[in-house]
Amino acid sequence: MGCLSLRIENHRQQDTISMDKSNSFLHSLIKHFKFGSTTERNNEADLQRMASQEQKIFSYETLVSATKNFNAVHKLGEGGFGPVFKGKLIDGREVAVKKLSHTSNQGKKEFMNEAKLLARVQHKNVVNLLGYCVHGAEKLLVYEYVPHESLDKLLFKAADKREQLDWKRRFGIITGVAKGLLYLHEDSHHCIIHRDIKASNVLLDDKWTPKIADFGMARLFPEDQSQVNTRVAGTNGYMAPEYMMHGRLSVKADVFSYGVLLLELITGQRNSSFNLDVEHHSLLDWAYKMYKKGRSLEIVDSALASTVLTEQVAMCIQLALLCTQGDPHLRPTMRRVVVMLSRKSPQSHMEEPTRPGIPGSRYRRPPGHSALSSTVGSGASYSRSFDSSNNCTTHTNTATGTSSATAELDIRGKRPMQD
Ligand SMILES: Nc1ncnc2c1ncn2[C@@H]1O[C@H](COP(=O)(O)OP(=O)(O)OP(=O)(O)O)[C@@H](O)[C@H]1O
Repeated sequence: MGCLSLRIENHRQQDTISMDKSNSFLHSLIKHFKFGSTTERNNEADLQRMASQEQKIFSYETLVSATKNFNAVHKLGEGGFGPVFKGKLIDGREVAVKKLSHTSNQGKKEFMNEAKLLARVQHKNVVNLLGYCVHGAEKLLVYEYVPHESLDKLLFKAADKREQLDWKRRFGIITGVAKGLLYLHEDSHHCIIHRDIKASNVLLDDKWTPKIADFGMARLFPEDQSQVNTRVAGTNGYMAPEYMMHGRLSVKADVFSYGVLLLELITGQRNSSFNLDVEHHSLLDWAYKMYKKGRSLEIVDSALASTVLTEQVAMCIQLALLCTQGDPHLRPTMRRVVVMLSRKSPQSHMEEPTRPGIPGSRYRRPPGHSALSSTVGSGASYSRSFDSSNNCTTHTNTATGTSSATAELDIRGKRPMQD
């Protein structure tokens, strides 16, 4: 391995370790991941680039002391990687420390993925990665602490908590996430597809500015392709149908998830556990039917009653329905979303949405309802059933008779990354 130009955080000696140690850190990190194949050697090259991009390395002792030995009192939550702890560095900075769980092989891959990707991005609406730590079997990522934590913690809680998110703040979140995604898709060095946009992956700072977080599933996208076939990874309830059923990944998969998030922000309802209306399978279905009846404003969260701007919210509902169209070609790009959100007269020149696609659901159907038929894209009809014996979802294209089984779900309805 060649010489690495690491900038160690020299004014904060206690928080970081010396240049020699960081070089040996990288050697041991690379050794740990046993890079051997071409892909792995590419990973090594990525790692060197990442190191030269001035990311910082924290000593384990620093993080132990910052989190009071990863005390349960400081636990912020637990995601696919393992637990996340709040910590305070001796210079006073507050951090969130993500600790990779020992048992997760999947997690190691995602850990490297998140570290490499975040090292390349910098945007007001993307969370700031401060550094990394590898200590024996322990692997940790260190982020800026984002004071209001994740959107789901406010949005899906009691009305008094939700009220903190008035319409102005929600609209700020809607536009901020759109700008963050536009940056990832079009304006950063590479096209990055996040693949796991959802309320728990949007953090809110002290000014309620949204920051897109959790890049464990994200994927760099080849510049010369608009779509690649890939194994499915993401969270059910947010995944675009063409991606979930056939692994067809494009930036439009993020647009779909963004549309689901938008409807969740407007209604205060979680799509994956939608049960407000027995007649409708999902939040999207309900929103579309109300829209078609000219009653779309009735889906707006009651906690927004006194703050909502009706023209703006009506435009956002139409936009959410466009983003969640079954056919990815009918969904707008994030650039177009940002343009539509910035218009003075909101609903001018907006396309008319057709029925939205059906995102994955993590819930098993009751007996007698084991298959759900839906129309996706240009007329192909699919049935989806949940196979409880192997925790696997099977998708059948009823036109061609082909079927595909996709990966196991974890308890949060999440599919791990497999390639
Ligand atoms: N930088 C941060 N600042 C403040 N809170 C954070 C930060 N990062 C994570 N958290 C909190 O920790 C929780 C767990 O985060 P993590 O990203 O690991 O998982 P998740 O998004 O909840 O789930 P999953 O991994 O399944 O997507 C989040 O819900 C959030 O509340």
